[in-house]
Amino acid sequence: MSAPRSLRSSTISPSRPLRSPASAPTKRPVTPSSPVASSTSHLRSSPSPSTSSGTAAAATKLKENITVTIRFRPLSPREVNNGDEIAWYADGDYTIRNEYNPDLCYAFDRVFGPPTTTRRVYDTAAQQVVSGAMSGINGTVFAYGVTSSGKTHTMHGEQRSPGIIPLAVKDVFSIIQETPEREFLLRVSYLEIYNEVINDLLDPTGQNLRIREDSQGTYVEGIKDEVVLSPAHALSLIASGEEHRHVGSNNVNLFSSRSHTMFTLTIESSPHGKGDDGEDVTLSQLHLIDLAGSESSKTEMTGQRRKEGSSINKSLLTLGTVISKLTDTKAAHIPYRDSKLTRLLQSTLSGHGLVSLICTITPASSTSEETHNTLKFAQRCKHVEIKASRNKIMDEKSLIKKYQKEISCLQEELTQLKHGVSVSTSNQEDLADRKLQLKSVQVKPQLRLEEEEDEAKAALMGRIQRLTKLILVSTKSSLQGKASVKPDHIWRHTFGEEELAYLPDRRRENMADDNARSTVSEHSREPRDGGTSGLDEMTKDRKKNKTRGGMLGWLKLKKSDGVAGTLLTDGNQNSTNGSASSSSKCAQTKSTRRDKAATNKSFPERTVAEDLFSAAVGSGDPSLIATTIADQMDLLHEQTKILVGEVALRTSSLKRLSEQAARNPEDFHIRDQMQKLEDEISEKKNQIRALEQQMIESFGMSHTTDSLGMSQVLSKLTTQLNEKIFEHEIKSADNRILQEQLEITKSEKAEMQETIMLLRQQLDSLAERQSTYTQQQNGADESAGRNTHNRNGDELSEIYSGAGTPTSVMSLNRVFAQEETKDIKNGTTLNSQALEIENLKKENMRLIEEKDELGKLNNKLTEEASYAKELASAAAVELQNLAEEVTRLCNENAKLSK
Ligand SMILES: Nc1ncnc2c1ncn2[C@@H]1O[C@H](COP(=O)(O)OP(=O)(O)OP(=O)(O)O)[C@@H](O)[C@H]1O
Repeated sequence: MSAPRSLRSSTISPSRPLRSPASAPTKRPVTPSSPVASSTSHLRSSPSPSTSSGTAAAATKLKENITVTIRFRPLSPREVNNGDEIAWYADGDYTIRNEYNPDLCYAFDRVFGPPTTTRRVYDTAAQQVVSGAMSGINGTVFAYGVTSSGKTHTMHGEQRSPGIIPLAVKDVFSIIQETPEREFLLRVSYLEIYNEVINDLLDPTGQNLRIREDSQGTYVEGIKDEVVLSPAHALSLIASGEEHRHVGSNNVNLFSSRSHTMFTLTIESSPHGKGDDGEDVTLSQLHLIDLAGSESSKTEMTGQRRKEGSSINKSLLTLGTVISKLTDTKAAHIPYRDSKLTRLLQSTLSGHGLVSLICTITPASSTSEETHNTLKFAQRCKHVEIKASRNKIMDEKSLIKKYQKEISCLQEELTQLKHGVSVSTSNQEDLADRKLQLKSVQVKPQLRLEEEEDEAKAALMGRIQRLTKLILVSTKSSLQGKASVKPDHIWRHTFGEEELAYLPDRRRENMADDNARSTVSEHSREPRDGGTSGLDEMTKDRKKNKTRGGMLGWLKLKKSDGVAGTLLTDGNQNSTNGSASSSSKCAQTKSTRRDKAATNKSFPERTVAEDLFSAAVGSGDPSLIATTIADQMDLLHEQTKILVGEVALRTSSLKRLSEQAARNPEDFHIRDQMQKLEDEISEKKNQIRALEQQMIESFGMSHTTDSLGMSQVLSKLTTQLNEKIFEHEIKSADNRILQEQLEITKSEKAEMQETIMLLRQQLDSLAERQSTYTQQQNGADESAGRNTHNRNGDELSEIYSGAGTPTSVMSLNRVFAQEETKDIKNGTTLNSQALEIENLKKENMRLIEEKDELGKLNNKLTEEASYAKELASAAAVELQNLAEEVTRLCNENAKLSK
């Protein structure tokens, strides 16, 4: 291969007589020394993803120019009717010449005459950019030209003649298939620039998005970047995006694009089967751009169309200016920011990656001037230099690495979980925390822990399965030696010829043979080491599964389990079977759940998902079944999305055909095509309805199992709640009793205090009385002494006056006796009062002691009451928590039900 060299386009002298382009197909044979061969050789020198030497070669930046090709379209019926003549024609494969001015002639990397197929245009102008992107070099292919010159025809194509975009998508998946030593992650985004506003075509809510800039270049903030799993999936996304693109009619094109569109495929790849140690992770972007056509004064426009046209022209003018400045070594400032288009293309135009410009033109004399302008633009572009280099990305920025790491962590956890050993990864920590929490609340029965472990295993497997599905790997990778195949890389999503066959034009016929060979080899291969671990079993299952042809085969297997229905491997086949008997299949699933043995029989070829399903059935754990059904719902949803995309694809083809039919009412072939498309659309709509029905039925199942799982959790929680309520009631009753005791003691205490008061009063009054009495007694003693003395004196004087008489002696004796009795009486009273005082004092002491004891009892009761109160409030908090948990679960249940 010759060394890369830039081809400078230039006006050249005509070397041959004028010819009508339609009748003058290109004659010069393509030789290695031809400009296009040497010009594109640099693309071929870009690294093949499969060779390490390629990597080294790619590390050196290659200085080249944009590849510029010109594509003629035939004169349109309108132009023919208008009497248009041929103004420009392809003079050989590399030259374009003006019919009226033979000196006016331009050379490009390639010029395609009107009869050239898009497939050929793709092979020459786009294929190298696509394979470059697959090896980590950014690439851009864009179509430029006046309105109705054939840009959309070239980029999107039609049912019978797919454009660059579908061909590139197909090629990308073919390259993955042919690169077994690497694994890939693909994402697509699709946007339009309409009236200088960026809209997300994959997400109708993404309107007026902003362009941002980081160290990697410019990007659109918030755009939907969807991971794609198959060509059909990617194409369905494009087709549904096309439905949102702004299209309108003008006098020259019934379906004129009113916006620029940019379809971006983000490709990440890493060595296959190397686990975490692979440094060789690449990320590149392939932009496929269909520009809106520049509109001249001849294009009739009014109102909205005029506004759109001026916006289109302005951005194309800015593109032209940017290109001019890029080729002008003296230019200090490049006005990328003057339009959204140039801003988005900044990194592309400033030379970071491969660029292929396809200029579409019409030979018609009525647009000769516009065509000339296009050629001048193309010539300027040819002078723009690019430096293609292979992007390598840091591990942490790579989504594929992130997924790979997560998958291997999850697999490790799963293995550890199976062996009952705890590992210190975040998820395992969560699990351990959960277990500890549960254990701390109460010691659970072994059964419950086992159930939780099963749940954790199923959750891990579900996550692994979902992540694995996203990483694409060739079916050929399984042909590698046993030793090189790690179990954790065997589950990667693979796809086969079925998906690649989606597109009508099948170039890579040898792929089918390769796939068939790989399938046969897999069948004949011995089990790896006869191990019986779960991973090994899954590996075997996976190997068997591959005979069904990758992801779509996997989806078909799901169909056989009656939950997932149709599959869209080939846009036209296979789909009816699934939709026809959805309900019976669903019934089959239900019976499957009842009978595990029957399940195993009805799944001779098992899948990871089906293992999950069976595991769930086997364990009888509704939450596991619910997880699996959620996966199945995902799949049904995915299939529906693909079908919707296919309907959109066919609807847009139908639109274009109807336009052609309007121009060529006699063309029965077009009518046949339209009829066929209409049939296909209605068939696919039926399939969508069937899938929706299946989803409803699966949802019913999911709902039942979800509800079952939730109701089990709810009943567990309700039991716990009841236990707590009971505990709380007991504590409340204790509390009440303690309160009553406290009240009784309080009233006793009050009574006692009253008694004490009373006794004190009595004591006081007694003491008073005693002192009064003592005073009285003293006074009485004195007066009594005096009276007695007086009376005694009187009596004595009386007695003595009658002295000597016996009566007087007797009276005297009586007085003495009386006095003696009085003294005795007084003494007795005093003694009894002292005794009473003594007793009262004793009683007082006793009461004081009793009061102290009651005080102590009172304190004790108060303490107990406050403890009971604390217990009651703790129980109330627990109750509240439980009530919240129950509410949360009820809400979740309601959400799941919805
Ligand atoms: N190479 C071709 N062979 C046959 N028909 C073609 C070719 N190129 C374009 N056409 C037809 O010409 C018409 C206009 O093409 P198309 O819509 O692709 O133009 P466009 O450049 O995208 O226009 P606009 O900028 O207005 O969107 C279509 O009917 C298309 O089928």
